This record gives sequence, C-alpha cells and structure tokens, in this order.
Amino acid sequence: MSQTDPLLAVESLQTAFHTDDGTVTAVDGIDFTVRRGETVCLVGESGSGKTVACESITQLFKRPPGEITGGSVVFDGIELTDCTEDELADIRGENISHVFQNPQNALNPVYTIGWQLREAIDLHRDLSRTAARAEAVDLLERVGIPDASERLEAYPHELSGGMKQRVLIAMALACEPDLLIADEPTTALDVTTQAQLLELLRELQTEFGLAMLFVTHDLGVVAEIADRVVVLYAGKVMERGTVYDVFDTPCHPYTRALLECLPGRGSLGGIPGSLPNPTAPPSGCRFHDRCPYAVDDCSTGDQPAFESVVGEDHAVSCLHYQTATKPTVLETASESRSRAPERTDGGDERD
Ligand SMILES: Nc1ncnc2c1ncn2[C@@H]1O[C@H](COP(=O)(O)OP(=O)(O)OP(=O)(O)O)[C@@H](O)[C@H]1O
Ligand code: NI
Repeated sequence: MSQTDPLLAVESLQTAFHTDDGTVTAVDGIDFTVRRGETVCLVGESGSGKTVACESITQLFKRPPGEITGGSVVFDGIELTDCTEDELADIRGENISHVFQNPQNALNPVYTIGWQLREAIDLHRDLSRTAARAEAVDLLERVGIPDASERLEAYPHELSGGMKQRVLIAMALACEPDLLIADEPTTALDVTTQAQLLELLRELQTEFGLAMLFVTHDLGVVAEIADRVVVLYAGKVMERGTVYDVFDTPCHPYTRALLECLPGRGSLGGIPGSLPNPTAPPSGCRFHDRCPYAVDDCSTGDQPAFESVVGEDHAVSCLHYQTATKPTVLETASESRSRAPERTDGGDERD
C-alpha cells in the first residue's frame, strides 16, 4: 500500500436486498475512489443508491435482507468484503466513522451526552475515567459546543438538533478515523445550522486530515465541500469527476438535469419522470426513458461504457455525451420540466 493508493477503492460493487417483491439491486456495479484527506460527494435523486453505497463500505445494512453480491471494497489495503463481522466492527470503531441524517435517533435518550461520548472513547482507547472525561470535553469543544464540561451532564432531549449532530460528529471523531462517511448529515437541520456544520466539517477535515465520503441531495452543498463528485442514478454511476469538471462541464444529461434543478431550490427534484422500478431496471442506460436526448441505442444492451472526458478522472457513461452537451438538452429538459407537476418533497425536519 503506497501513499498514492486511494484510501478507499470501490470496484464493481453490487449490493442487493432480497425482498418479498423480488431482488432489489440497490447498487449495481459502481466504481469510485476516495483519497486521503479529500471529500467525495455522492449525489443523485432519492432512491438512487447513495445510502446503500455508503452502508456497503462497512456492511452496515441488515444481512439478510442485504448482501454484497459482487465487487470489492478496499480500505487502506484491506479487502472489506472478505472481513468477518468482528473485523468490520473493529474497522468501524477505529478507522471508518459514520454520521447519519437524523441525530434524534442516533443518540440514546436515557444516557447523558458525557456517558455516550466516554463510551465512544473507551471503545478504542484505554484511558482512566478522568482522562476520558477530559477527552470528552476536548472533543465537545472541538466541535464548537459551548460550556462543554457542563454539557456532559445533559441528556439528548436538552439539546437542539444542530447540537445533537455536533455531539455525533464528536463521537465519530473519538476514534480518530481516517474516513468519515456522512450521509446527509445536515439535511434535517435549518439552513443556518447546516452552514455552520459544513464549516465545522471542513475545519475538522483539515485539522484531522480526514477523508470524507459525503452524501447529499443538495448540489449547493456539493459545490461548497466536494473535491470530487460521483453522480448516481438507479444504482449506477452516470458520471464522476472533480467538482469543477462536473459542475462546469457536466456531460451526462442526468447530471445536467440535476444541475438545472439547482437555482433557488437548494435540493434536487423536478426532473420529469421517476426512477425505474428497482426490481426490474431497464437495459441500456437506466436514464434513457427520462432523457430528452435518448435514441434507440440508449435502451439496449449494458450500461454504456465509461468514456474519459477532458479533465482529471472525469468520466461519463453516455453514448451521446458529446452531442448531449449542446445547450439544446438543457432547454429541452427545462421545457419539459415546466410542464411536469410540482414535486412535493416535504417532511424535512427542522432544528
Ligand atoms: N433494506 C432494504 N430493503 C429493500 N430495499 C432497500 C433497502 N434499503 C434500500 N433499498 C432500496 O435500494 C434503493 C436505493 O436506496 P437508497 O436508500 O440507497 O437511496 P438514496 O439514494 O440514499 O435515497 P435518499 O436520497 O432518499 O436517501 C431504493 O430502491 C431502496 O428502496
Ligand atoms: Ni439515502
């Protein structure tokens, strides 16, 4: 393992859920890498496989019904798909931390913040009670919690959503991970708290040299924090590249449609049509029936092979990406969107 190897290399990863309605291959042969110290964002509409991709790294999903059915996940030279549950648990406790969308459910309501933080610290370090308490205070201060030592005695319900998420970030950092996997960590919070937490994550990343795999619906957030972007659709990668390349020269019509939804909305939504049935995905390009540019070839065979585009690691899976980058695609997409009924997302919990 050399320093230039990626910290995390995901190759041809396939994860399926066996349900009463059939097998859902939620992630269907995806490739991406995360290098040391960088932030990679997974983006795509709801149901595209972002969470399952994240959960597949250390196999956090329930098994069964979930199962990795193919591919490899190499973290720091270790093949995680070959690890036992105990080995994976160790990796989660020591090298790879997770932060989830909803801080309400992630803290135990019956224990104090201090107790839960000390548990997280005890998992990986052999410290005296006093030293663990000092470490807990230090972590809370680092994540910007005022009056940290008093806060140790607080119960989760006494904290706002934003403060809870800070506590969870502190717990995630307790093991000094190399990789932080954050699945929509700010989505449930109000805009101001969201901005503060993103700033915090960026600072911590520099301070701790953390690599981050970050999931979000919000391309505004991506523009702020990503080094590289992976665009997922119906369990497949459609495009990947640096944030500059993907935003400045998006090549896949799906990426372009996502970007079209950006102004003033702060979240995705509004692409006409919906994701295909996950138990019976279409052949060819999975976006073909929603793509204003699709031709017959797009609906047959396998997913189009990835083509390199000018720009570091910029690649796209589209038969017609060159022609598709003409502005007519955007015009067509926005015209048809203006005819589509308004999508109501709703349900976002506020801080
Ligand atoms: N436990 C499960 N059992 C069956 N299907 C599942 C399970 N978990 C996820 N899926 C399916 O896998 C697909 C991808 O889901 P996933 O949660 O990864 O999407 P997502 O991109 O994270 O969406 P969102 O933005 O809404 O969080 C969906 O079709 C979903 O229904
Ligand atoms: Ni998700």
